[in-house]
Amino acid sequence: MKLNVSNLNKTYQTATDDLQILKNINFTLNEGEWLTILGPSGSGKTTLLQCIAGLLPADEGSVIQYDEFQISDAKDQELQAFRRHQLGFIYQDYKLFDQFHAELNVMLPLVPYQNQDALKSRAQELLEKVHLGDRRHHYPAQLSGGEKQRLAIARALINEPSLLICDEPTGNLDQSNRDQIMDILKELKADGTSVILVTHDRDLMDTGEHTLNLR
Ligand SMILES: Nc1ncnc2c1ncn2[C@@H]1O[C@H](COP(=O)(O)OP(=O)(O)OP(=O)(O)O)[C@@H](O)[C@H]1O
Repeated sequence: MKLNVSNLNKTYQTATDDLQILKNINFTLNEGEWLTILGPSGSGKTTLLQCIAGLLPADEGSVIQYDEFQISDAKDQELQAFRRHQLGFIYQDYKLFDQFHAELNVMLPLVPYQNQDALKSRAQELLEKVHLGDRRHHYPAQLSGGEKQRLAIARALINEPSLLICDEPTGNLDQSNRDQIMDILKELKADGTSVILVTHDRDLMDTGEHTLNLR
């Protein structure tokens, strides 16, 4: 799946004024490629990811297109189905469900849509992949920061996404956990998944084909 972003603008309307955060963003990401997005705090990195994922509407005239699918033309239901089939999203603060154990957290996005036994075995495979096979019945509160982030990655992979969107997945982690997460992401790319990674970390900026600097 190829992603084409052109003339992407995003303005927030606040009580006092209009705040233009993203101005004329353009890039293309071919299938299986990796884009690193850098920029200081407040430069609009999370806003950009949310627009790309269709979680936030971009300004009129912005083009965000996956192959033939233009997300600004899509109805809510089409967009939800598209996200469910094609996208994985990893949040900086994990967004795990504290009341469910690891395996169920991974299964949850597809629980209403797929056979439970098949989902459960896929969740187990994914937990093995992120080295949490022995933690599948642990609750988020019983996991370390690095383990929670790996769990969030496993959950984002339950639908075998074509594109994995990662919002500072290593931001809160030490070097060894950071390396572990990066290894998992690189392995996914090697298997053909496209990756968009937001990071503050300049050490990570050489990973992948493309870099976008927000100012
Ligand atoms: N809903 C909103 N309404 C108004 N302004 C907003 C809204 N959401 C974000 N902003 C502003 O938009 C700017 C960009 O925010 P964003 O979260 O995209 O930045 P970021 O680069 O991801 O920052 P960080 O690295 O700190 O996470 C900030 O100045 C923020 O205050």
